[in-house]
Amino acid sequence: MLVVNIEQAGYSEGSEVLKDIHFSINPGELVGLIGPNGAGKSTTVKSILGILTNFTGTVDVSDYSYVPERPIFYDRATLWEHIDFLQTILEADEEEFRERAGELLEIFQLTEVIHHYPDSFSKGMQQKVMLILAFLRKPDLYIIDEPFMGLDPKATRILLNLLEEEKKKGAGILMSTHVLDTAEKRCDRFVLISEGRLVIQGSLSDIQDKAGLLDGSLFDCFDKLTEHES
Ligand SMILES: Nc1ncnc2c1ncn2[C@@H]1O[C@H](COP(=O)(O)OP(=O)(O)OP(=O)(O)O)[C@@H](O)[C@H]1O
Repeated sequence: MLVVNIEQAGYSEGSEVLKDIHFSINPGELVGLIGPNGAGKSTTVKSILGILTNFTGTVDVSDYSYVPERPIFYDRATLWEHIDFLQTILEADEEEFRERAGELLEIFQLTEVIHHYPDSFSKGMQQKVMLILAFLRKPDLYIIDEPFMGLDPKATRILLNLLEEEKKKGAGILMSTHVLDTAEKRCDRFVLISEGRLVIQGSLSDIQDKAGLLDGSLFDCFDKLTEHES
């Protein structure tokens, strides 16, 4: 589903932001990409998306939907036009696609604004639109950058439930986040990055073992494993 082998990556010739980052995601797995500010999470995601010019390594990736932290829309298209356009480019069955779109709009409470421009929406509403468009693609893999920042508690719960459904259908999910208590409850595995290096990857119990904190929270383990840096 996703096999990442980054030997080194950066933003310009000679600048090395990441070194030796290797991990993979299997079908049905939700993997949390975690690390402090500036650790290299977004740079890892950009490496996977293939948009870095200075990159050495390999990335094998299935068909994916990417949900960026900062939403991007066509400025002269309404919410419904975005959905319609996606259906056209995917050549998806119109009736099935519209039905699923209707359900997602309903659960994210955006039905009343389908003829409005997403550029005029609040941050959380914009994020919901990006998520709806990602779910409508039905990809094998979701790459989601910091999904919880703009979402209210109800929308967060809806998102987590939808991700759970996608996992059951066999999708893989890579989610970068700072919200460690939610990540701890929901992710199957974690990839912990610090200063552009892979500190550890594995399940919560693997990480607790490595940190020497058998009942430690993800936050405490994270703190312990990166403490020499602060
Ligand atoms: N466009 C860019 N050009 C040059 N350097 C960059 C660029 N974007 C990020 N960096 C550098 O790469 C390093 C890793 O940044 P990155 O954005 O990957 O961190 P992050 O883990 O996503 O952080 P945060 O949690 O704050 O979003 C930082 O030192 C940052 O200054």
